[in-house]
Amino acid sequence: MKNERRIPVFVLSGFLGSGKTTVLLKMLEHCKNKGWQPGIILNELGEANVESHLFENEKVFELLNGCICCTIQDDLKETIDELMLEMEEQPLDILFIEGTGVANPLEIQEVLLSSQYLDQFELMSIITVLDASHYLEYQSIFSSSAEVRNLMKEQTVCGSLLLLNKTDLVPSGQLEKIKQKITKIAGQGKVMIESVYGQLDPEILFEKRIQSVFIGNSHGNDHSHHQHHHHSTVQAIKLENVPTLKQKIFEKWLKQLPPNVLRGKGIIEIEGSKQLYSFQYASNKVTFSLVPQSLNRQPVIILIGMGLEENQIHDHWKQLV
Ligand SMILES: Nc1nc2c(ncn2[C@@H]2O[C@H](COP(=O)(O)OP(=O)(O)OP(=O)(O)O)[C@@H](O)[C@H]2O)c(=O)[nH]1
Repeated sequence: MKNERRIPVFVLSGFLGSGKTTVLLKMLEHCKNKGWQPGIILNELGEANVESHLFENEKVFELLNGCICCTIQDDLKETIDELMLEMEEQPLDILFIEGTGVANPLEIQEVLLSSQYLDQFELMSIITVLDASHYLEYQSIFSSSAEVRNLMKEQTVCGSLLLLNKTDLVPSGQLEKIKQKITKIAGQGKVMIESVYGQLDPEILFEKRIQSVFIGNSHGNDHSHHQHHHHSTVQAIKLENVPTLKQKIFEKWLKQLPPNVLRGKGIIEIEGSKQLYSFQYASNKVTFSLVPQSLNRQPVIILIGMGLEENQIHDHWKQLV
């Protein structure tokens, strides 16, 4: 990969909490083994990247508080331009772009395939990570909104590789039904691979699956050629001034949040420990991990969901603190 003129780009797409960052970390591990210098563009909802400690020593460019959607395409271009400038000093071998859980990967594809970047970057694959444990729920008209269903459809259809992740959380016998549903949405012939914590042969992840097609120059500000969905009801709420928390009580508190809170993450102090912890709340599961002592930051909690009512969240928050 090192001697190719264009920088190979892999886009990671997928709904909130499906496992994009987990897969990205696996891909970065592979880059390290191969001696490739990666660049990473991270798009986060919620004004704060609470996962920066996962990318220590990596070249990360952050796009905060967005969904790489039409409104943020200009920001993405700006970030790519900044990255290209830095590449003159420190060349990159490969670029990863992780969209937010509510990004439509087509928007990212459009930017990369525009004449501005086509001779610099080679879009290799859009890897769409799907949460097997929630796929049926998110596609059900009874338990999900049209917005979520449409967004997941877009992500599924646009993916050049579908990674059916979190299969460990799916009761045996249900997996076939989930795969059939996905195939119905994605169409026959799409490559779909099962995974648990993104563990699979890296060769599958790194395969080139997109033939670059020049999209043209004019669309920079012209969005008329395909429908855009503004994921307006998706919100991120940031809770600051977080006191030291009791782990069990916090965990219970997260699980009692209104059901439209689909994702939570952040950095907290846990009673009885002097170190900071990162927490992840996804698929109704909560996990904690110690963050490096070098991370010097204030505790913060980010909650993401559809149509969140700030008052309701703040009332719930008051019950905890
Ligand atoms: N049980 C289980 N948990 C997983 C698996 N893959 C990832 N996770 C966990 O799910 C949580 C969310 O994973 P992430 O990789 O952060 O998901 P993401 O898609 O980047 O999430 P967003 O930040 O919302 O976009 C973390 O706690 C992961 O450790 C899996 O295959 N099985």
